[in-house]
Amino acid sequence: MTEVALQAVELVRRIEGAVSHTLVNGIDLAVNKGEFVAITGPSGSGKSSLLYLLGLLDAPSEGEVIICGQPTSKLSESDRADVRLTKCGFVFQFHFLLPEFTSLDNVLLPMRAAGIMAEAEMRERGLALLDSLGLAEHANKRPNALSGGQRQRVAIARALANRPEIIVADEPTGALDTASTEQVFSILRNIADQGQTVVVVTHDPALAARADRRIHIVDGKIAEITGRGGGELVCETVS
Ligand SMILES: Nc1ncnc2c1ncn2[C@@H]1O[C@H](COP(=O)(O)OP(=O)(O)OP(=O)(O)O)[C@@H](O)[C@H]1O
Repeated sequence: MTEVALQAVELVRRIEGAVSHTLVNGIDLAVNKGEFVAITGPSGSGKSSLLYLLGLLDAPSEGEVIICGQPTSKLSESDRADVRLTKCGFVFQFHFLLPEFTSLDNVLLPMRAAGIMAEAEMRERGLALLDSLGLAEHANKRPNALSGGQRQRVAIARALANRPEIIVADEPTGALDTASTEQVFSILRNIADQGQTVVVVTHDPALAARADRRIHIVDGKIAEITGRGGGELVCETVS
């Protein structure tokens, strides 16, 4: 049976000010466990704003984000932070690794913050993650000794550290060369194929093409959904 990992219900994000601005304007979306979804759309259409709501990095003005069956809109800030830490992993366009930390120590950060595993277990997991991403020999290097693609792979290892249900990535290949872009595509695809849920904002049609579904956003609303459902190519235009 299909299991929903992430759900948005009538999601709205408004910025109030002298002129109020609606960044996300009534989005309903359900993402299945193990699904790879790409969010596409023109610049300024609200893709990142939507992604931040889905990853609990921002709170909606209206509506609900449900993560693994748990509604989050009424959680306290500290409970939201706990859900974010344990259920969501983040990859951004720029890696945001701590420059004074080695690759391994960067990967250990979310595990240390969650405080669930013993030190030896965390180190073993951190090294295994780095190894799985082809970075075994770079575990003790700092970010400035790594290439852009290697840094982004460390950032992906960090995102996977707490075995999150959902990986949220905002333009993860936006700052990478072609070869590193291809590696990151394959890694994200594999993550979804192994059962974690991946939601990626991208301008890159080649990355979007690897996704199971593409959600096209215009003016903060879903304009079109394309992808494969039950083996059939489906295309739904939303008015
Ligand atoms: N905190 C904020 N206050 C005011 N306006 C904002 C804020 N955050 C985003 N915006 C504006 O809301 C709109 C949507 O931004 P968002 O970053 O979500 O778009 P995007 O589709 O991800 O764009 P891009 O592809 O260029 O990254 C943009 O016009 C942006 O300038």
